[in-house]
Amino acid sequence: MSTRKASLKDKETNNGTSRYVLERCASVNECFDISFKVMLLGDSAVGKTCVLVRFKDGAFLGGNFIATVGIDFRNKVVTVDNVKVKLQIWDTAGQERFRSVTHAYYRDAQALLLLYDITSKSSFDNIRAWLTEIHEYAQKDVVIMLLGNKSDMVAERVIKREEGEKLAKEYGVPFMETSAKTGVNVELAFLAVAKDLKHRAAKQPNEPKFQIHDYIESQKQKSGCCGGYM
Ligand SMILES: Nc1nc2c(ncn2[C@@H]2O[C@H](COP(=O)(O)OP(=O)(O)OP(=O)(O)O)[C@@H](O)[C@H]2O)c(=O)[nH]1
Repeated sequence: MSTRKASLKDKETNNGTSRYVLERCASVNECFDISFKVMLLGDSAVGKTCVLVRFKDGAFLGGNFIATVGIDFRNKVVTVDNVKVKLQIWDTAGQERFRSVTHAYYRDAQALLLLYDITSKSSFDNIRAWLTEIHEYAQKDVVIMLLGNKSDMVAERVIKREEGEKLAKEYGVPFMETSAKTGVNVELAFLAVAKDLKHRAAKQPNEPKFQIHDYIESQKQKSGCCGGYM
């Protein structure tokens, strides 16, 4: 069991002045200033667990597919603009029979990463049904991101990148193709969500809204043509 402690920490704010924030520690290695719940959703076998393991541990879970039973979570602390953001990431079971279990968790989530598999047409076709569920069960202002996973499986691809982009545009959500195997865009997806949530939480009334689409595009461009953010 983790012990929690709280300490006052001097932090530099954006305008250079100093303020005290309450830094909390879930464990010795896991201190944070602010915490958010993120859920991974999508059909069974699209790669939700693998994307989470890639982000958390930097590894790929190859080999035999073991479906998630019910729901599980892992924490990761990332630093956004000098603020330590803890993401509590819930990995849900994609199988239909666990749907009623996962519905109960929707309302607590501040962000949802919705995945399909670029080699599975049915997983892409089901995205609309997932979005209907999200609108039914999740908070109204939840951050949603669409991810087309397994982008490394070039020969088996059945869903074009443009199809993913079009669907995301229709629903007004950001989109990326990811690969849990190579790691492409996995960190960017979680960091973009963390930045958006942190900006919402710390936003001053006269401050402009964080533009998650622009941030993703700028990060993609940073790596140029061949660096992986595509
Ligand atoms: N090539 C490739 N294989 C992947 C990738 N992501 C996941 N896989 C494979 O796809 C299978 C399913 O991955 P999981 O992460 O267990 O899928 P899931 O969405 O969590 O499935 P449920 O727990 O049933 O909801 C596994 O055999 C993985 O090794 C990827 O990016 N590229």
